[in-house]
Amino acid sequence: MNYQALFEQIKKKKSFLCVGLDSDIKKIPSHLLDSEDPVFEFNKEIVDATAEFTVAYKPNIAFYECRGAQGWNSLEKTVNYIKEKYPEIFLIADAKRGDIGNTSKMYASAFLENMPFDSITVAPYMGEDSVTPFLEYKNKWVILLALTSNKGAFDLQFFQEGEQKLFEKVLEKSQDWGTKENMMYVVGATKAEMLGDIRKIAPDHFLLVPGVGAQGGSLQEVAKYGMNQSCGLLVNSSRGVIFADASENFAKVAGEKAKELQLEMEDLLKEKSVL
Ligand SMILES: O=C(O)c1cc(=O)[nH]c(=O)n1[C@@H]1O[C@H](COP(=O)(O)O)[C@@H](O)[C@H]1O
Repeated sequence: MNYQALFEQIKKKKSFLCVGLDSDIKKIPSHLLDSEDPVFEFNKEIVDATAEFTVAYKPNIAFYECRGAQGWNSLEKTVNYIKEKYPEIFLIADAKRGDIGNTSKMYASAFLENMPFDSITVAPYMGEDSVTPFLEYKNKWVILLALTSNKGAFDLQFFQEGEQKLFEKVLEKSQDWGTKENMMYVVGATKAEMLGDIRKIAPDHFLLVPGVGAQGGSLQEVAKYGMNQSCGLLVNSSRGVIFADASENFAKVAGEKAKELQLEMEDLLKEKSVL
């Protein structure tokens, strides 16, 4: 999917919501556990209930690979289902990969070729040759970790040399490797006040912003500091949507949560004159 198609979808759905499919088998409603593939059944119902309000889905690969071959099977079925039924929706493999070039090439093939993901999250610290193999696929994206939402972000990402912090260096240097058409950055919603500075370095790039909902980040603050004229944001919520209810009504409640976020996003898009 290209930049323009993503922006068109945002305008059409009046939403920049990404629903995180962090489908922990220990948390899914018990009535699904008797089915052949409980995680796939759970995801299917969540997707059908939320697709109308959502422009992206982000399965976090950890929740699948921890279950071995069965988990990979649930993941493949889930992404194939989404691509077939909702081809306009942007698919993010939250895998946080990155290795020597030879190995990154294999990771890229796994997610961008053998599975129909549009994008993959990548860690930047092994540098250019660890990232560029993911950029070799037309209309596919790297989503590079810049400033993460967790407490540990302060351990390394704020390391400063001269005027520049390490995450700022990541934002600047990586613009030699990819463009706003094939690279996004992860910026945690818990650090929304930093988005103004980030926009000075990367004014036009899309940002994937996790941390709204369970981690307490504010959607209003994210939009205030981070939204640009093409919206430029994909805001993720995982647990806050998919595990909002543990009963047989789980999908309906997830749909209601997604709609609440979409309505808030619609107001913010209007306020910023994007719509
Ligand atoms: O790359 C990510 O998506 C990510 C980066 C980051 O800085 N913080 C962060 O929470 N995430 C992911 O975003 C999701 C957040 O989930 P919730 O806190 O349940 O909404 C998880 O899949 C995290 O792994």
